[in-house]
Order: sequence, then structure tokens, then C-alpha cells
Amino acid sequence: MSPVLAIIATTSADLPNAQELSSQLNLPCLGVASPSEINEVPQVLACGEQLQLCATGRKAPGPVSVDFVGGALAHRRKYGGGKAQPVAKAVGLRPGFYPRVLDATAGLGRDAFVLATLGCEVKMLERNPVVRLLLKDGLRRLQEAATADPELAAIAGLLSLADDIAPAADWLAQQAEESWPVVYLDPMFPPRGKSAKVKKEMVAFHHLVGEDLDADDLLEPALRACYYRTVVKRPKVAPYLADKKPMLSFEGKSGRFDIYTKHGVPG
Ligand SMILES: C[S@@+](CC[C@H](N)C(=O)[O-])C[C@H]1O[C@@H](n2cnc3c(N)ncnc32)[C@H](O)[C@@H]1O
Repeated sequence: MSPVLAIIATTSADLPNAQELSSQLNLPCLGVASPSEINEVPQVLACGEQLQLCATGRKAPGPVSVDFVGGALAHRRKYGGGKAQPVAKAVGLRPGFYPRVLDATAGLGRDAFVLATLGCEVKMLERNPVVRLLLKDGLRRLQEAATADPELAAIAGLLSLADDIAPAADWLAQQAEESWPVVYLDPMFPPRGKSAKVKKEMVAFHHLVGEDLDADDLLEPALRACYYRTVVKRPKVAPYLADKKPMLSFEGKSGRFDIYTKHGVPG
């Protein structure tokens, strides 16, 4: 079967990095190129100043990368509504209570980052090796920017990625019972209908990650590992995870938050 992903370098100086990733991921390296020139594969991982997942071909949408310093996340950090944001309400954040969060399906780390900007310590789990590399690259650039910016330094100190690449259900099963205040789940869900259309630049990400068909298996281990809340982010049209009715649900801008509460009282 031919690969659906290959590695390219954006400049000749990036070629050694691209070659290293190619052997690490066991994917072909197509040398120094631009994604628009590639037609052997539908998407590439481009090594340059940032690591980017790019659809290939002349009409390809923009790249996907993890940028915790600039772009949309910087805008959200500065003007995004702070503690009034639905995700903050979902994890139960309130003055004096900033729960530690295990984000078991980190993806591009956007929700994790937002929670860290609000003062929560967040550990991310991600099983897809390419998405993990994008996250690591984003964290590396966050650490670099943090050296000159105390606000970013505080956020960087709260955000981490687990070394383990084990699927989250196994990872959660290894945690002591009720050892996390909050477990946060946001597995992929197949887009449905016009309203749920995937943003153009996210097509490559969806192509890469697929549909997380085992998502239901996450709920029980998450409930076991948390003592305060398990939060499940879902598209508005999606059924409950594992068909289990939450204690509480509310709609955010981009989806629904289903909340499974436990007996633990925040300290
Ligand atoms: C919809 S994305 C999460 C988006 C994320 N909340 C954000 O703000 O960027 C879902 C991610 O969860 C990961 N994932 C799904 N099931 C997983 C599992 N069982 N263990 C680890 N990662 C998982 C997928 O690989 C994918 O990257």
C-alpha cells in the first residue's frame, strides 16, 4: 500500500531534520520541496521553522501546526473571554479553584492551552505519533518564547505532554482510582451535515487522525480515574459518549459539553 503521508524539508538547512523524522516515523522523505509541488501523496509533514501538516497540490488549503504563541490562540488568550469561556465552566473552574486536568485526547492542544492560560495545570495525552510531533514542536516554540515573556512562561509551566504514547484508555487504567480532579475528553467525531463541515485547513488533520471509532472505550476509565468531573466535548448533534447520559450538559460555541460529576469536593 502506498503511504498517504511523506516528509519534506522547506529549505536545505531543514533536510537533516526531515531525514531524521522520516526514519523515526518510517515514512518516505521527498527532499526539499513545497507542498504545492507534491503529487505523490495527499499530505506531507513539512519541516521548517515550524512543523506543519500540509495538504499537497496547487489548490491545497493552508497548513496545520500547533502555535501556542501567535495566531488564533494568542488572540483567544488576550481577548477570548477568560474564565467566562464555556470550557472553563465545563471543568468547574472558579475563583480559588483551578483543577488539574488530564486532557486524554489532546489533538492540537487548543483546549489544553486555553485551560492552562486560565491557570489549570494540564497534562496532555495523544496517541497519534504525527500529532504528538506537532504538539512537541508547539511546546518547544512556547518554551522559547517563554524566555522573554513571563505570562507565556507561567502558561508553559502548566502545560505538558505525557511521554507515553499508549492509548488513553490504557493510560487511564494505570492511574490510581480517583487521582485526577478532571479528565477531559474530546475524541474525533465524523462530521455530519452542512453545519458540521470541517474547516478547509483541518481536512488534512481529519484525514490523518481518522474517526476515533474506539472513543466510547474512554469513558469508563476516565470516570474511574477522576474524582471531580469527566468532561466530554461533543459536536451538538452527537449522541452521548458510550450512550451514557451525563449529569449536566451545556452548549458552547463549537459544540456541547457533557459533564459527568463525581462526589469529590474541590478543595
Ligand atoms: C478532536 S481531536 C482533539 C482536539 C483538542 N481538544 C484541541 O483542542 O485541539 C481528538 C484527538 O484525540 C486523539 N485521540 C483519540 N482517541 C485517543 C486515545 N484513545 N488515546 C489518545 N489519544 C486519542 C486523536 O488522535 C486526536 O488527535
